[in-house]
Amino acid sequence: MNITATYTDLYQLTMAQVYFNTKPNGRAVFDYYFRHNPFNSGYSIFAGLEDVLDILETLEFSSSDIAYLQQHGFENDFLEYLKNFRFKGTIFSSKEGDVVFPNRPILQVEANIIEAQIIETLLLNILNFQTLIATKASRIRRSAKDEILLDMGLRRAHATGGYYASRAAAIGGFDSTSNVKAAEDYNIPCSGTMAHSFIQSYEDELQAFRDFARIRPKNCVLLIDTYNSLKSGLPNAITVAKEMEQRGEQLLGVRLDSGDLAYLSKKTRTILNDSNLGYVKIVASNQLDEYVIKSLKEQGAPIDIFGVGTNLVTGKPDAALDGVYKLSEFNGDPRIKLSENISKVSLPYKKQVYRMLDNNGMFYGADAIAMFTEGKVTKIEHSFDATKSLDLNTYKHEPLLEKVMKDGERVLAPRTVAEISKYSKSRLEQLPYEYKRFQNPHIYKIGLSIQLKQERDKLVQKHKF
Ligand SMILES: Nc1ncnc2c1ncn2[C@@H]1O[C@H](COP(=O)(O)OP(=O)(O)OP(=O)(O)O)[C@@H](O)[C@H]1O
Ligand SMILES: O=P(O)(O)OC[C@H]1O[C@H](OP(=O)(O)OP(=O)(O)O)[C@H](O)[C@@H]1O
Ligand SMILES: O=C(O)c1cccnc1
Repeated sequence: MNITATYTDLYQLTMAQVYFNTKPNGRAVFDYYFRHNPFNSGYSIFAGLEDVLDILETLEFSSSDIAYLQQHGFENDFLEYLKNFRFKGTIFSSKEGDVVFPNRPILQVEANIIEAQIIETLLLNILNFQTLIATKASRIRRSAKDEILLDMGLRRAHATGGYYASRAAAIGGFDSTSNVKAAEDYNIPCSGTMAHSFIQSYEDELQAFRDFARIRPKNCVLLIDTYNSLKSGLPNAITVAKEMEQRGEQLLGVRLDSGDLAYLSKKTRTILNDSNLGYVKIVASNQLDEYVIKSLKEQGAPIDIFGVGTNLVTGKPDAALDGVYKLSEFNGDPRIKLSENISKVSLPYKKQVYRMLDNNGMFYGADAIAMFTEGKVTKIEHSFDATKSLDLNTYKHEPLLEKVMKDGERVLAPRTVAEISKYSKSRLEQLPYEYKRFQNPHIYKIGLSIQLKQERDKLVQKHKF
């Protein structure tokens, strides 16, 4: 997608003009984090990082962007600056695909304040959306167990968001997508079946299946519910499967898209097996989500491939991830944002986050947030409840934020969607089951080092009214 630097909110540019006039060399540290896991999930899957880095490496204002901004009354010397704008900051980040939790920095931007401010909106836009969808996909993957998952959502996505949704779905565990553009750009396996219109365009369903199978025999899946799944679609598909066998080909599958998917898939499996077509797979679609798939599995539905669209790519029922970008340091001095709601008070200073691992390499269930410059953290406390603390001496500490960009250039090789997805899967395996269950998942602990907490409290006192 061609994104230029006006992919931002006007207020970022308005503030940037003022920084330009008053503190053009200010250095800022901003933290990206979110406050709640979506879907009542016990965890989230961090996604979108590679896209953000790709965009930042080449981000600029086009000449038409500059002409447009002139209409907003920005001063000429600032517009001159924008003509040569490039992001030259440094970014520390969690690995894309990692299992992440609320209220701990996931990514940190250190840059000139003008640059850091201008990129805020695009960074939030991409990370919030992809993390939302990757988390949804990961939940659907958990329900589907080892069966194949196909993303079919582009048509129901929020416009071009469907492009990033397909990428995030692959990171969260989907095997393939029907979205040709996303598949092409991100090297995601691309697959699909056929629509009802194809069958409707024929007088006769059997002839429709025949033509399709003859012309596109590879990975051929026939949609059997246009008229009647068991009385028409399935018998016609069996006829075509037998004809394919005569030609030395194999029908890949049949797709059910309506009705009781448990009942129909069981009947379909029995009839296919009785026709010596045990190899023909059953694909199911129709408003699936993690709960329907879980229920279908519990009912013993012999479905091999689940096609999921709307509920995946729109992140239903949660419209957005509430990720934020907060200033934590300016010119080396700590900065804080206070709030009536104590859980919304931000954390000052540049920080590192450590994950606690037990002797088996499993996540213990706590991340520690510490000052970046701190050495080993031996104890963490709950952000506001000092009676809740944890001694960390017995755990292995894994630092989570790594430098991914320096002076506007990547310092690590880009990772493919397949690599990120594999990494995400391995990280989820390290997360104990209690955090992954759908109902009332265990709450993962996020604690502050004693030093960070003291520094935070000093600033709270300083700014308190
Ligand atoms: N056995 C089942 N157990 C639980 N949920 C199911 C089962 N079979 C289907 N579903 C789900 O129930 C919902 C049925 O929706 P709906 O009533 O719109 O479908 P339909 O009437 O069969 O299809 P259509 O309107 O497309 O002809 C879908 O979300 C579907 O995935
Ligand atoms: O239900 P979702 O999870 O969103 O999955 C995508 C849906 O989109 C298609 O239907 P549509 O009616 O758009 O077209 P069709 O004629 O190909 O069935 C497909 O058949 C699925 O039912
Ligand atoms: O390939 C399919 O079957 C498909 C793709 C997109 C939407 N619905 C179905």
